[in-house]
Order: sequence, then C-alpha cells, then structure tokens
Amino acid sequence: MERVLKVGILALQGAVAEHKRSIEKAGAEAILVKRVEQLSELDGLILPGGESTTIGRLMRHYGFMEAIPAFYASGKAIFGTCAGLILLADHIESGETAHLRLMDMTVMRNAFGRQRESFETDLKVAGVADDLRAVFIRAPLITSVGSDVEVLAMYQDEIVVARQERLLAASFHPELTEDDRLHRYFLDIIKATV
Ligand SMILES: NC(=O)CC[C@H](N)C(=O)O
Repeated sequence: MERVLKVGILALQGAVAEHKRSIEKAGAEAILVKRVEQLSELDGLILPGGESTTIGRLMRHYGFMEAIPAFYASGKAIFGTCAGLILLADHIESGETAHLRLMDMTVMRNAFGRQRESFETDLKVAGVADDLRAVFIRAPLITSVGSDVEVLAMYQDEIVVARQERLLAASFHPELTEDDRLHRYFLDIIKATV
C-alpha cells in the first residue's frame, strides 16, 4: 500500500489552516511547520499566501532562508501560493522583501493594482484542469521566466502558474476553494520524488 505523504505548511503567517484543509482533502497528512527541524520529516512543503515581507522577515529570523534551499536541494518539492510565489522567486521587481531565490523567474507584487484588489475566475492550467477556480487577492504576477520554467497558466496574457522541476508556483489562492486539483497536482510532483 502507498504510504500517506507528509506535506508541511510553513506556519509563520498567512493562509495556513486553509492549505491544511486542502492537503487533507487531497489525501495527504498536513503538518504545520514553525521550526526548521520539522523539515526533515516532510515529503513536500507549501509556502502559503499572506504578506510576503512579513513571512520573509520571519523566515530569516527562524533560519528558513538556509533550511528551505537545503530542503529543495535534497530532492524535495515546494509549492508557493501568492506571497509564497513571491518568496520562491529569483527576482522581485522593486522592494526589499527577503526571498529564497529558488525559481528562475521575476515577479511583481500587487500587480493587479487597487481597482482589482481581489477577484475570482476560472483558469485553464496545463495538465491540471480546464476550469480551475482561482481566487486572486492582491496577487503578484510572474513577469518573466527562465528557460527551465514551464508556464502552466496565463490570465489575460500574464503568467499566473509556473513550474520548474519540483517547484510549483501560483499567484492565486487555491486553498480558498473546494477545488483541490492544484494540490493534487502538487502531490503528484511529490510522489515522483519519493
Ligand atoms: N494574498 C497574498 O498572498 C498577497 C501577497 C501580498 N500582496 C504580498 O505582496 O505579500
């Protein structure tokens, strides 16, 4: 029998409980991660949405800036949503947010401006769904990607879901809907690593 995957959710700030619920619904065990020592028991890690500057500051304080790249280098998978996507990026346009520089892409924070602070839409996500429900809240955009990054979804000519090997990034909040297909896709990425 397949063992149950253990997926950590970085629980320093942000939409933590919602990701826990989605991961459990998708059939894996969710572990709230507050200390770097917990990473060793995980098969994969989610960086949630929230406030990227705050999360980045706390990550630096608690040693995650070194521990998460080491976790990735050991062959594990990471999924960043919204603020979590910002934290994965190699480069952030303007601003001094501390970030991990793991994924070869440039992002712009709060890219939709004040008029469209939050909205919902259905997205076609390659290999995942033709109509994934996506909730955007003060969302970032991916403004450019390197050659190793696969673009999985666009919204009005802008990149909103991308993957680089075992890194997955979405600019919206997949954990705020009942639609858990992107979490299941992440579990499939993890399964290929264990
Ligand atoms: N919902 C979110 O995660 C928003 C991200 C937030 N605007 C930031 O830049 O950190």
